[in-house]
Amino acid sequence: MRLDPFYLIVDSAAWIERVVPLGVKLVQLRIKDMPEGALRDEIRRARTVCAGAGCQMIVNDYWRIAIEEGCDFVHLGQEDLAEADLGAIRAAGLKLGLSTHDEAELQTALAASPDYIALGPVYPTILKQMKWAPQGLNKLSDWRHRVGTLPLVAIGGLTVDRLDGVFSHGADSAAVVTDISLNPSPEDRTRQWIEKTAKRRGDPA
Ligand SMILES: Cc1ncc(COP(=O)(O)OP(=O)(O)O)c(N)n1
Ligand SMILES: Cc1nc(C(=O)O)sc1CCOP(=O)(O)O
Ligand SMILES: [Mg+2]
Repeated sequence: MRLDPFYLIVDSAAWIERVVPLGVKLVQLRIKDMPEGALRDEIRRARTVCAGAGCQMIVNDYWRIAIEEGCDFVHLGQEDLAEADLGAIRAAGLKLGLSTHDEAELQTALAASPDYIALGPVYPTILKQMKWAPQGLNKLSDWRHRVGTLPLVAIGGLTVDRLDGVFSHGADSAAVVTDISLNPSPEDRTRQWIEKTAKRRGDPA
């Protein structure tokens, strides 16, 4: 499986409607604290836009709802994974991405045979409090060797200017939230990410 090099993470269908039409090909819907009915509505709206735009949508956390709503890719952290029914996820044909932050988490993740592994936070992040210090680029190179041919996602504090570094240290895809969501022009910043990752995507010059 190949992941797009630009992996956008947003917290609503409205964001997906706003930026996916610009050419985003890989997006995670990461919604926290929403009643289930509203969450399902968000997933359906987002899925419609992504399907029309040829964009792979990944649902964060809510694997049961993702199965019930006919989605095809979920992302789980280690706490999510501990409570998830991997057999049900696989039986429903969903692909699975997993977070890792240290050696023990990497072993746990690899044992689950995921479709990609994410390492973070590569740089400091302002999105959420994390107990891990920034991992740095050398850790990314280390993960590159440890995960073999599995796609590797870098996350945490990524910006357009940091892309060359994460790709040269082995990431296949770079995940981002605030460099885009808090930018004065999220559309312009999204275009910059698309442009900066164009060669890796295989876009014509
Ligand atoms: C691509 C990617 N990597 C890591 C995460 C973090 O997942 P998790 O540790 O479960 O934390 P929350 O995002 O659920 O707060 C992610 N969502 N996506
Ligand atoms: C959601 C998330 N997970 C991380 C991890 O390390 O697992 S870092 C992170 C936040 C990413 O946001 P930003 O691009 O704004 O730093
Ligand atoms: Mg999670």
